[in-house]
Amino acid sequence: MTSRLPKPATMTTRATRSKTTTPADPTPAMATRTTRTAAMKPRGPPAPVKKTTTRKVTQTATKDSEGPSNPDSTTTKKAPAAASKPTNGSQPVVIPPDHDVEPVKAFLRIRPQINDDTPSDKPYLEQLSDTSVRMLDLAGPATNPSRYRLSTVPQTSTYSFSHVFPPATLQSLFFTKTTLPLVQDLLQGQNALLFTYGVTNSGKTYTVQGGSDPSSAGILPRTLDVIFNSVGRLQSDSKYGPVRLQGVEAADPTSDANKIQSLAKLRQDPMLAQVLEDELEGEDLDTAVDSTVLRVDKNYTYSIWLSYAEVYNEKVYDLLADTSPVKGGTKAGPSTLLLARKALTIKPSPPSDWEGSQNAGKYVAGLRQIRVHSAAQAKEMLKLGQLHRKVFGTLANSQSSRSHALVTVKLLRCHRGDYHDPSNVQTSRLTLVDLAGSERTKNTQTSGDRLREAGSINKSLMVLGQCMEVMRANQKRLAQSLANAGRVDTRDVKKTLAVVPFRHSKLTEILMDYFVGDGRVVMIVNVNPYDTGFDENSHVMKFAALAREVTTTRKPAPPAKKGSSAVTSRPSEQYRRKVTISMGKPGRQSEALLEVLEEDEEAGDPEDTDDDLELNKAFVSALFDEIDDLRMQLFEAEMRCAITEAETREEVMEDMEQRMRNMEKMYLKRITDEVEMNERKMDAKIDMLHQTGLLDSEETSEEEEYSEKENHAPDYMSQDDEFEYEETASSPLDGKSALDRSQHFPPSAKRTQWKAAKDDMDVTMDMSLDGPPEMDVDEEEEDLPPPRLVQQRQLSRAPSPIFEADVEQTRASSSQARAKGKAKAQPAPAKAARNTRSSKVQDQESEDSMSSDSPEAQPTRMVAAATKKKRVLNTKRK
Ligand SMILES: Nc1ncnc2c1ncn2[C@@H]1O[C@H](COP(=O)(O)OP(=O)(O)OP(=O)(O)O)[C@@H](O)[C@H]1O
Repeated sequence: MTSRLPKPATMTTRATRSKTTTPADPTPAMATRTTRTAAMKPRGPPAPVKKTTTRKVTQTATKDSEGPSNPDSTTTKKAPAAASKPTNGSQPVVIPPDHDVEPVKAFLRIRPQINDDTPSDKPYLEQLSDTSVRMLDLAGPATNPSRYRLSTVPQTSTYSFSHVFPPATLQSLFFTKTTLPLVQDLLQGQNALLFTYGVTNSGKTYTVQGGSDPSSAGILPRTLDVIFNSVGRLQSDSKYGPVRLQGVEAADPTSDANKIQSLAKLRQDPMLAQVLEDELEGEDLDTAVDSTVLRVDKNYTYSIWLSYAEVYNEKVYDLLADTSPVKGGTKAGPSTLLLARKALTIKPSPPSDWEGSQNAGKYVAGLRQIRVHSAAQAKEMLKLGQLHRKVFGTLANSQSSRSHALVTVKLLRCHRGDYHDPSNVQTSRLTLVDLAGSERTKNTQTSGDRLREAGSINKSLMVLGQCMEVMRANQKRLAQSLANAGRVDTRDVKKTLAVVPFRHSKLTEILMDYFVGDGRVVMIVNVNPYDTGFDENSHVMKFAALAREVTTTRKPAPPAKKGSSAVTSRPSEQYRRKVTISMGKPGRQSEALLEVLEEDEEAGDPEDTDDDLELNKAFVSALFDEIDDLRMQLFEAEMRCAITEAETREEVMEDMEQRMRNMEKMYLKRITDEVEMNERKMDAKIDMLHQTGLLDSEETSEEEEYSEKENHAPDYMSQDDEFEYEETASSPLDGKSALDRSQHFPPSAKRTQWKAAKDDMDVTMDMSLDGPPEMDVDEEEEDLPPPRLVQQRQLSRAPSPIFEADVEQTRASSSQARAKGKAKAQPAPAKAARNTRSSKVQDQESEDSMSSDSPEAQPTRMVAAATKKKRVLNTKRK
């Protein structure tokens, strides 16, 4: 009965009723009833959910994400009041729609201490509030100090969750708080995922499937109850069924998928009955354990489909597939059981299925999706699947689930007005996952097959964690770019986001569409505080904190497109794997030889052939487009490089040319300076010779004689003389008048003195080039020309003091030469001998003459010094 109250659209009224309970579940199970105004009643197809531009702030590990406005928190606070108002009858419940973008919800469930537990004095988990717990390692540093030196796990940590359920929490309450909103989503055409996470023996399977008692039924049977309670008579006899992830095709009620193997059939098999007897004992599948009814849109008709898959050792199996026991006649002997099952492949959903939706997911090809008409039938299917799970994967370790079990409930709803149009059929899914225990290999002390199991489990859980981590980082970056809108282009940021490694494990591949924004995600963390695995539980807590920082998007499932119903079978590559496992309870164990048929990834399921081909074509053409695009980018990059190189070369060339021009200018100036200076030097020499009076007539005749001799290049002339000769012949005086030439060349008798004087002048000029001589220059004069120019100017104006000394000295020498000139010229050998006197002797003489203090010796001393210096310079030059 639904009562309509005149209340604001945003308000809901909540009423509860009690239900008969069993002793094992002392607190009454609840059926919640909520009425809403007519304005809130959904009519016709649901309007597409608006995308909000606001993003929720991501959560930190120790910060509670639920504010007072959070509907979940509100529900939590009102729970006791609701339980105190029992009502009769099952009434529709409307759960207020939540935000379309929200973080993954993480609920913590603390397992109670039970008899099987290894006794531990105190639990290491303490509940602080409805949303937070503290973990304290009781065996702290005092017991094992080295552990805390090496471990990254702190001794005490506080963790927060969307809600914390204490050990005494009833299954019914737990279901209402965690799963019921997801069932509501399913009925309204949205997708949802719930998974349990925790170490072995922490209560995951108990949470999902429940205990043996009906009142302790888990969230899975309760979900089925609520769905069928809510749909009621609105179930359709539609001829359409689900295919792949969210496609729809014409379903044949007599198809293989619907010819299901029943428990009754299994029971008829004596060998299986022997093994499974205990498992089938005391089951009452017909009784509904949860009578909650949710509001559904009555303009639609509904059909419910069930699939049950298992991920074991990184292979996906259909737990609802027919198993074919082969009895007798096998080499295995009469006590063995030969069962066959086939590993399934995961394929990308074809575009035709997710057209209109942003995200393409993946589906398990060949996984049976079986139409169920009642909760009892659905539960029987699940029981069958659980038996298969035990037989094939986990009876080897009967205490622990070594595989991930995924139950998917699909709801197809079709509007009554357009009953026969498959494009109007909407598909929504709810997947409940019971993950395998997250314990570490070192703690399980497993080997062989068990070690492989543990490796596969850890790999898939690790990849799940990595996916969460990457998604969180990507979402943070996107949120930042949105905050900086205007400065940063969000499209550019999207291109740089990291790839989420969903493909690295089968589990994440199957679930990826939920994480990329196709529905709400709820995580249930199970913890056993009496367990010894403190470290493992710490990791579980951290994982939950990480998951809560990831956001997902809820949106309505798009109308399905009609899938291809053409079936063309195609042979697939298969190979067999035989496994021997022991089954049964301790004391009653039996061996079973299992044979598993596995299919190669390339071999497609017949039903997907056409779509796969279409997908492949699209994919290949997309790849070609990308190659073209990349080629174009490469060409552009090469062109840019070539242009840059040409520009750089041109710049370098211009720079070099400029430098060369500068150097040319510099050297030209230097040469001009040199020529000018040489001219001045010559002028100074001529002046000097004029002053010394060496340019008289008799000397002229001697000079002529000398020049004649020189022209004949005398044999006895020393190298030095030759040098001087050449130097004179190429002097700037070439082309001067004979008189000038005669002035320039002294008589042979005075040649030595003249040469000394010339050397001295050269030295003087060299000195003038080397540095400024001591001259009377006003240093305070402004804008002084360079010292060298000053010196040159002065040289050109007046003979320097050194020149004057030279003149004096030359004069003295010439007078001596004149005196000697009267005598005969010295014989050639004597002259040669004189010329070849050792430089040491000459130096000695020079020093001797220099040591004399007489004024007459002064010019001689200077000439000697100049000669010595010239000789040194010549030596250096050589
Ligand atoms: N909330 C609970 N109340 C009572 N008993 C519980 C509860 N949770 C778990 N148990 C019991 O604890 C035991 C271990 O639970 P369960 O098998 O669900 O653990 P698990 O985490 O699924 O282990 P595994 O990963 O190895 O399958 C079971 O006997 C179960 O009945």
